[in-house]
Amino acid sequence: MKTAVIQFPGSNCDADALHAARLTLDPDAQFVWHTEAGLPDGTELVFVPGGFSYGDHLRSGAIAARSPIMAAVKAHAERGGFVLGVCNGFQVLTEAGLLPGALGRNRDLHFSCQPVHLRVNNATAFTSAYRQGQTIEIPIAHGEGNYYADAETVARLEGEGRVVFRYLDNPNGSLNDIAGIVNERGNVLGMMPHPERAVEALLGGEDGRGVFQSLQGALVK
Ligand SMILES: NC(=O)CC[C@H](N)C(=O)O
Repeated sequence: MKTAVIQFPGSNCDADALHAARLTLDPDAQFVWHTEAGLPDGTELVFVPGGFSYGDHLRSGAIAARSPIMAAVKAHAERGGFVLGVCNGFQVLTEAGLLPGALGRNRDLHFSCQPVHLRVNNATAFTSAYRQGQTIEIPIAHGEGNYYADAETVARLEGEGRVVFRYLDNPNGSLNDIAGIVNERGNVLGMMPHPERAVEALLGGEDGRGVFQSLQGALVK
């Protein structure tokens, strides 16, 4: 699956994202700098990685969401192309309006860097390689992972089965223990935990690999 990893000033999980993509999905995965107007021809997956784009100035993800490349990412999503936003990437996708809700400061106002346990909803293109209800362990590293949306939006996400990952041990105060969601069409996933940091035993675990394995067989709708 041809993959583009977007880089903003302050991205710091971009190398991890590229490594995971090359290992699991596309040996030729490449970086795309945020000032580019377009994605490489034939891009199937856009990976928006974690970090502190623009130093989290204003709100995390707020400035990156207005980068030139994001118009191309939106057009890609509108065509049914896959978009995966991890951590700051999730924050960028909410700020860009590609996913509903917002990520606020963690409940205890501390940056959390630790493994967490997640329950997987496998009914999406990003999670079909997992068993329904499977518990996985992957790391988080964020200060602003506290998912919030109005009651109507949360009810919709729940009713439409769009909560993809849920914390078993909620580390940040997220509503309904939400760790990751998809858009209505199911081709855009945002999640706070880092699957790209758990794709091989050397990294301490392989539970994140299922996200990439699921995409291997996924077709653009
Ligand atoms: N690792 C990350 O992507 C960090 C995300 C974000 N800047 C935060 O601390 O919430």
